[in-house]
Amino acid sequence: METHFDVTEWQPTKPTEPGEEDITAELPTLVATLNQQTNDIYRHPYNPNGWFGRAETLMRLRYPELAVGDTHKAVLLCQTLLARLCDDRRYRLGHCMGFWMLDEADADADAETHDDDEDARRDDLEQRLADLQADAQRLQLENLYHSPAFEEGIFLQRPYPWMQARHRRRDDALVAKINREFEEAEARLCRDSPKERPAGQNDKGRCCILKRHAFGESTAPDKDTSELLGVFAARDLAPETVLVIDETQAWGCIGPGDGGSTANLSGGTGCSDPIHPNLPSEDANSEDLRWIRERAGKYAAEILLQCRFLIGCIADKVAHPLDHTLVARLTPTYRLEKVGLFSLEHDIAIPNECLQQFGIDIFAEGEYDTWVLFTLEARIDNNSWSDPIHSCISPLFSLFNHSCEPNVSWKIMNDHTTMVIRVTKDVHEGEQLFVDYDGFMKDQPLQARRKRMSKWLDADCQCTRCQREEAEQEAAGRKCTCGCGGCGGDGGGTAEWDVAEKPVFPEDSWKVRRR
Ligand SMILES: C[S@@+](CC[C@H](N)C(=O)[O-])C[C@H]1O[C@@H](n2cnc3c(N)ncnc32)[C@H](O)[C@@H]1O
Repeated sequence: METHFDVTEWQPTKPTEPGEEDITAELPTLVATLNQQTNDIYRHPYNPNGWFGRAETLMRLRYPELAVGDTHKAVLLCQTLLARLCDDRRYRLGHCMGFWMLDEADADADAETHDDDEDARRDDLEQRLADLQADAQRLQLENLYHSPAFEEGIFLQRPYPWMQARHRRRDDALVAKINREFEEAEARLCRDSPKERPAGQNDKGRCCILKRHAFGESTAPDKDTSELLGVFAARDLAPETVLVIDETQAWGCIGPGDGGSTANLSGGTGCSDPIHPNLPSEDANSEDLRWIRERAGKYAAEILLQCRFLIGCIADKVAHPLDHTLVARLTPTYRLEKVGLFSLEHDIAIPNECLQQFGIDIFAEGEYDTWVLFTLEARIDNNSWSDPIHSCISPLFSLFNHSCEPNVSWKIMNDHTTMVIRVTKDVHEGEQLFVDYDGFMKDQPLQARRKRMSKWLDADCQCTRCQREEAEQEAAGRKCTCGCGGCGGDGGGTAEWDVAEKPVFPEDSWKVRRR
């Protein structure tokens, strides 16, 4: 799509189903068709046929979420074109539906001299558009499962093979920029919060530094550890030292909605704090996002968070949303087995309407294509923190790795968006600074912690505590036999009668909900 890609890089997002057709032989043709259709869309973005054609190819290539995204655009275009045609019969559609023409002659003609042929052509066009709309909606439903309130489909978060090389890695310039942000945040702390960082503390030099190879450099040729970043102590640090106060512009909240309503459309109660989803400082006319809160109900926090990222990219006029420094710094986790749900309304319709509200032409501006929205979402998913009513990305906090015996704590301030990050133990220069991603798990055994951490990690937690406990269990000969990898032979408690291999039902493989 964005770049031509090698078929060996193809990773479908549709979970494999029993009896699925093998499309390996067809792949080169499908990829070539996809590239051709994308070029056609760039040339004629308002032609719904183009979007529908590409949706069919994306479905064959097993990208259900992207097929739904393209059918959504085909339907929107059909609806707009049909509405205009029905509204005023003097309008004619130009080449590939790319422009409108007003038939002045028809405007002057009286009813008797009206051109019957022209009427027939119009009826034919209307019928073709209505048929196309119905076909697009049918294809959409083939990729979705119905829920009571909105339509959902299943998919696996994956890196898309056409993503440009610069969007797959964080280059040294970005790492240097984030290091400057740490320095600026520390300087701000000294200047604005003398209680947290008493005068003279900064004379000792900065506290944190972002580095590559956070868990060590691997010698394995197929393993690039340089992409694993982590925050390290730049000098000796005493307990209670505040490292940074991390402020953000990217957050979401489930209340209040239109008219200040805090009642939640989907059953819960919205947040009573008046700051969300619009801060009083925000221009209520141009940035009114309360409609998102009304539409998304209890899911609004995550959707608003994603929309704020998109709005930030538009406001900062970046060439591509994945270039934005707030987006580019976030690393996703593509867990092999984690099947999630995507929603037509929440992941496609609302973000696209938000883009339109902020002036993006969602048909012509390819850098905001559906795959970009899903790529952004994968990054946000892996880096946001949330409570039942808020969801937020703290730009510096998102660089800290997890440990089950952390040396740093984090606390959210009353505005729900600012985070205080503080050292909790004596730390020596050069040591990595770790936070705890889930404080509720600290008293749990290795197995339970690993299970929980799999939300963020695509392999076992590499922290010192997990490694120590694993080694202790192995030394005691209590090796895990249940397959969980971490129970030490007793945590899973697999009963003797329960050792037979269990059947895997489709519903079991779908049980991991994304939201
Ligand atoms: C919030 S980010 C932290 C910064 C990240 N290391 C980076 O390079 O941007 C979370 C990701 O860091 C990695 N990570 C964090 N803690 C880890 C741990 N204890 N063991 C292994 N990987 C960890 C995982 O890849 C995880 O998805």
